[in-house]
Amino acid sequence: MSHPSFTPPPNGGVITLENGVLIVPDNPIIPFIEGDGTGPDIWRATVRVLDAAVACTYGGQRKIHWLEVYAGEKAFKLFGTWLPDETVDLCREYKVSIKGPLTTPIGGGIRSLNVALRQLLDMYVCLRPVRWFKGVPSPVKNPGGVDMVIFRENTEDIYAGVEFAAGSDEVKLFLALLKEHFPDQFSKIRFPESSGIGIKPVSQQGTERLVKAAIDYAIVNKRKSLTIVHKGNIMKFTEGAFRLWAYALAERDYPEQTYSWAQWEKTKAQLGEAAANQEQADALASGKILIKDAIADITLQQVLTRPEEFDVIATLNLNGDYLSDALAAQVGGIGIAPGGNINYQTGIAIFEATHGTAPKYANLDKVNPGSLILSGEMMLRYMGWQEAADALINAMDGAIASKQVTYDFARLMDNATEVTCSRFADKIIECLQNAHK
Ligand SMILES: NC(=O)C1=CN([C@@H]2O[C@H](COP(=O)(O)OP(=O)(O)OC[C@H]3O[C@@H](n4cnc5c(N)ncnc54)[C@H](OP(=O)(O)O)[C@@H]3O)[C@@H](O)[C@H]2O)C=CC1
Ligand SMILES: O=C(O)CCC(=O)C(=O)O
Ligand SMILES: [Mg+2]
Repeated sequence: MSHPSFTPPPNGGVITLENGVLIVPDNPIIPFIEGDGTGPDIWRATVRVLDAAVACTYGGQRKIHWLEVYAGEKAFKLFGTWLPDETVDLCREYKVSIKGPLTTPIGGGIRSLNVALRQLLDMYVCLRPVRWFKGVPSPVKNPGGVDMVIFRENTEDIYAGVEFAAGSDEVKLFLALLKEHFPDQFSKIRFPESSGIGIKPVSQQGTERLVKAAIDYAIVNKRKSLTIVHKGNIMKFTEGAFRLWAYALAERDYPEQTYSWAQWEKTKAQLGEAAANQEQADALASGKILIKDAIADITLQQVLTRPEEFDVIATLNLNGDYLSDALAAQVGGIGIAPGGNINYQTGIAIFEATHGTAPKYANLDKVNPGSLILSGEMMLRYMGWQEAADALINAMDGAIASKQVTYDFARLMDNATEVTCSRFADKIIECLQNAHK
């Protein structure tokens, strides 16, 4: 099999990071991965919308120079490898990229390429904002109450991939070591002979960099609270430690900007509940961000029943995965749920939809391209191209208001006309062009 060979677009420039600030030329080269399943459908729609947003906003002054890089089925067909090293290298070199979804087989076969990219490029934040667009159908009474931003830890937890298959030599060795060195813990395994084993690493460093990013975001965007979501009552030294490290970080590094439930508890213990309540009220009145926590299971109920109480959320990898799909449903579904994987220290970021490849709809020009388009919007904002990002959001509002929408919205919206994926993109582009006439 041949190896991928890449010729960078001739007139493109390179995004760099200088003193922690992303420097974006007017002609940045941006790698893209089409993705599997419906990936090519939504990518074709997305690239047209992003180009139109940039062209309408900046005239000819700014232009993205796209560079296709390969992963997933397309890479395997062309080069006999699912994730060529070159793809990872180019995403690292050009710093900002965008991708369609990639297939992961269940229960065997290759490990997730999506997770591999996050780990190889150490993109420790999976940033998933969840907000409602006016007119989008929703199963809840007040979808406008949902305006949350999830910071999902992206490199640790059970996603680290430390797993041993039941019956394998590896699991036998692992269990023998466990039995020898940790007999108490070994005795808690109900059926050792037929168990598969997964290991869940969660570190202080990993927690702190994630929570720092979430607090910084809350400060810059003037958000009111940060909820640490965890299952620390059961997994004490991983999820419970995540909670403790998160509170400690806020208290140690952000005493002027935050007030936490941990501080409230301390004051209550020393001075009583009334004093603690007064302290919290004063802190919030002065504009401090409230740092609080919630256990993961009740969170899934409360984001439904009292969404206004949730703002920025910091959580571990698996909780964040569940929570982001559940929250997407509240604001119209996974067809409109964007995301970005980001390392704020190196500047490296890959933007991608929250959903997967939806294989049953592949090549039908049917699914909603909204999630990938809005991931592109996040990318433009990350690059500092706010004007184009704002124009895109307005155009998305306009396209939804036209009620010419893809099947997922049309099946729930009154008096809507179902249009194809590409036609929905056309509608957004029309709105962009009309706004700039
Ligand atoms: N980051 C990534 O690349 C991700 C990859 N995956 C991978 O994707 C594959 C399929 O996973 P699966 O669990 O089926 O989840 P998917 O998210 O791919 O699809 C589940 C359902 O969500 C709805 N949906 C998904 N995308 C859209 C869209 N663009 N517009 C409208 N509706 C949409 C469809 O619902 P309906 O049937 O109601 O129409 C679809 O059947 C797996 O291999 C999985 O590992 C999964 C998640 C993320
Ligand atoms: O990589 C996968 O197949 C699943 C990833 C996923 O569900 C997510 O990123 O939300
Ligand atoms: Mg997921």
